[in-house]
Order: sequence, then structure tokens, then C-alpha cells
Amino acid sequence: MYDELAMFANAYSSATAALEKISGVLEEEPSVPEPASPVALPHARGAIRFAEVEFSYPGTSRQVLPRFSLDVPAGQTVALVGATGAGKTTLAKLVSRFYDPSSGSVQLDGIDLRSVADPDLRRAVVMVTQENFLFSGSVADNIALGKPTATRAEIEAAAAEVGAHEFIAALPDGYDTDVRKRGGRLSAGQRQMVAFARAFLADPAVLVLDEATSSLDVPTERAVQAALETVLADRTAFIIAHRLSTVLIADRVLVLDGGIVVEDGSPEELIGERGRFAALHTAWRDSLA
Ligand SMILES: Nc1ncnc2c1ncn2[C@@H]1O[C@H](COP(=O)(O)OP(=O)(O)OP(=O)(O)O)[C@@H](O)[C@H]1O
Repeated sequence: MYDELAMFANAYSSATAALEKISGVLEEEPSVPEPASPVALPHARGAIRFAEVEFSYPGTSRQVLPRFSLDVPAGQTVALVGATGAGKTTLAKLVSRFYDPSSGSVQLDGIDLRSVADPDLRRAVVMVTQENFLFSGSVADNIALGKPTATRAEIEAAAAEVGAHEFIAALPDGYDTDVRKRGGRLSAGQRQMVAFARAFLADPAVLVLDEATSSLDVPTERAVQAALETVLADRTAFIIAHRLSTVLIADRVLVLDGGIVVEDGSPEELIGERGRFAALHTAWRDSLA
């Protein structure tokens, strides 16, 4: 009995540690306080609301988000677009509760993130950034971070779902290939695919994705795009989008400027409005031509 309990405790703490690892931007661990009376949210649907959020980074006085309100229904894919410093990353970090608002609240399914039990929140909201695409270890370990209890069959199934199985199987040691060793070095596109397999396995209600900026060749970009579409299905997503193809698959585009939403609509609507997104779309399209 005690052995079983100890095993469970060990498994739980390594699972929690692994989840914290993938939920976080590594060098910047969340420093937010744990809820005093945590609300359990084991099966989040993924609706996100910003209710009159004001936010300044700790130790600074400048408002990065002035009275920001936003409603994102469960399942919606939102692309965040805007010039550097517009507030995209800040928004993404508030959704992932790396920080708490100075006033107002960010809510998941109507519950203030500050109240949601931490393990439930870390399971419900997963952030994938360029920094945490890969950790040391095997390819299988990297995918399993999404669900530390996953069997090899589940890991391979997740890889297959996002179209990564073939290239992984072709690596020197297949799924056991060490991603840091010679021969295990993955291309930028492959690293993204592994991160998507991990996210698919983690299956969060809300995925926050800072898309890689590295340019990919056309076949790789298509593969990454297809993987992304698989990962986005049936969950809420916020994507800091760097590729036109990604923005165009979003349900909704938010154009930010100085922490304010200046355009909000489907890609088609915004292209029709001939505003900033339309100009960006034209510039993007021309750069690809
Ligand atoms: N850790 C921080 N401490 C203080 N100010 C910060 C911090 N991170 C960002 N800022 C400021 O907050 C504002 C919004 O930055 P944010 O990183 O959210 O923009 P962004 O749209 O993601 O830009 P980029 O495209 O360059 O990543 C900027 O003025 C930025 O200087």
C-alpha cells in the first residue's frame, strides 16, 4: 500500500515537473502566487475572457495593456498580429498565467485564472514557444513531456497524427534518437513537428503558440502547416503568427498596437476592410511571390 502510494507520489511529482517544464518559457518561470482557495477545473472547455485587464510588468509603471477586454469562445483559433512591442507576447503570457493583471481578470471558462488550481491550469493551458521546442533527451522523451504517463504506442500515435512518424522512424535510433547528439539533430521544421506531437499528446483545452520565425522550404512548410491544423482542431488557440499561411487558417485575427486591439475579425473580413491587416497581407503575399 505504502509502496503504491510512494510510486503514485513519485509519478505525480515527475508528471507535474514535466508539465511545468513544457508550460513554461524556461528561463522565466511563473512567479504568480498559488490560489488561496483553488477551484478545480479538471475538464476545461477553453473559453478565455480578458475582463478590463490592465497590466504593467513588475517593477515598471508603463501600462502595456490599458483596460483590455476580449472574449474568445472555446475552440476558436486567434492569430495575434502587430508590430514589435504591440503586446502579443504579453497577451500570450497572461493567458498562460505567467503574470497576473494589475487590475481586472483573465478568466478560463468564467473562472479567474488566479483561482484555478495550479495543476488543472497547467494541464488546461499549454504554451509552446521557440525556446521550448526541444529539450535534451530522446525524441520520444520530448514528445512524452506532453503526457509523462504516455506509452510508446501513444507517443508514436501522436507523432503519426501530426505527420512526424516517418521522419522520426528514419532517424538513426528512431524514437530513441538523442536530439542533442550528432545524427539526432533535427531541422527547424522537424523540431516544430516534435513540439506539435507533444502538444497533441498533452491535449490542452487552450494552446498558446509562439510560432517559429525561421523560414522553411515549401514542402516542410506544408508539412508543418498540416501538423498545426491537426493540433489546432477542437481547442482554443492563441498564435503569435509569423507566417501568412498560419494567419489565414485562423478563425479570427487580432491586430494589436500599443496593447490595444485595432482590428478584429476573420482574415477575409479584415482583408476586405483594407486596413492594417490588409496591407500586411499584401506585403506578406508579395514577399512570397
Ligand atoms: N519583461 C518585460 N519587462 C518590461 N517590459 C516588457 C517586458 N516584456 C515586454 N515588455 C514591454 O511590453 C510591451 C509589449 O511587449 P510584447 O513583448 O508583448 O510585444 P510583442 O508584440 O510580443 O513584440 P515582439 O513581436 O517583438 O515579440 C513592449 O513595450 C515591451 O517593451
